[in-house]
Amino acid sequence: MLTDVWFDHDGVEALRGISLSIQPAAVTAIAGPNGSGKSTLLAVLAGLLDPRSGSMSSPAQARRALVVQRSEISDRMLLTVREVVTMGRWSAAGPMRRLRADDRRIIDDCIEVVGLGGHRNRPLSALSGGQRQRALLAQGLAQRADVVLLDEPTTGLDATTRTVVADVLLTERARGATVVCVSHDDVVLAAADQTIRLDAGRVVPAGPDLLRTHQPGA
Ligand SMILES: Nc1ncnc2c1ncn2[C@@H]1O[C@H](COP(=O)(O)OP(=O)(O)OP(=O)(O)O)[C@@H](O)[C@H]1O
Repeated sequence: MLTDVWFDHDGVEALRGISLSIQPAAVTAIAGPNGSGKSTLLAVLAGLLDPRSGSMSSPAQARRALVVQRSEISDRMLLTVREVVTMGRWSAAGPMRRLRADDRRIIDDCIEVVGLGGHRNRPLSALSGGQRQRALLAQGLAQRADVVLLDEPTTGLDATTRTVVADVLLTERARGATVVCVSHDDVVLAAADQTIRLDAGRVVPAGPDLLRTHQPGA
């Protein structure tokens, strides 16, 4: 739940009095034009940015995973797909990063789910943009977080893979995760239980076609 949250990037106003509640164990899409504040809002929800004013409440122990856009990482990343996804298990593995059989199974499952089974030992630098995006998604999934935050995870993906990503969001919801996904993609928006639209740093009031309530078991 956010209440009257304001944020500026060195004086550039990005969020202007955002108040909203995120449905738990549901998929919430955040949509809106370029520059409307979507990525900034996601970073606030991830705890990476502190609002200038306003408040945010969430269960203190909630584990959050953020899946960033592939443009946020270097094109020359030499880590392999498996190494990148393994990083998603580090917090669960503890300070010595000692992976158990269960961790390794989760890592392999997540690589398969995003369709990168044949690329697990290749460096990200050798992958296409869409494949890199899927590796980042797998890293987020591997965290088995309570709250999964994704920034435009289907950008640059083909139609089939966009559907795979939408299905992954629903699988995360079925696991009980709260999913928040910035997206312009109709496939993601159709999968969402709730869509929050931003414009110029403000929430656009929802009309009846924008707010759908998830019926458990539906
Ligand atoms: N690091 C930054 N420094 C200065 N201004 C920034 C920075 N990041 C974002 N902004 C500004 O904050 C506002 C919101 O940006 P934000 O990236 O959150 O929008 P967005 O809706 O995610 O955009 P897009 O759809 O293009 O990704 C914009 O006016 C943008 O120019």
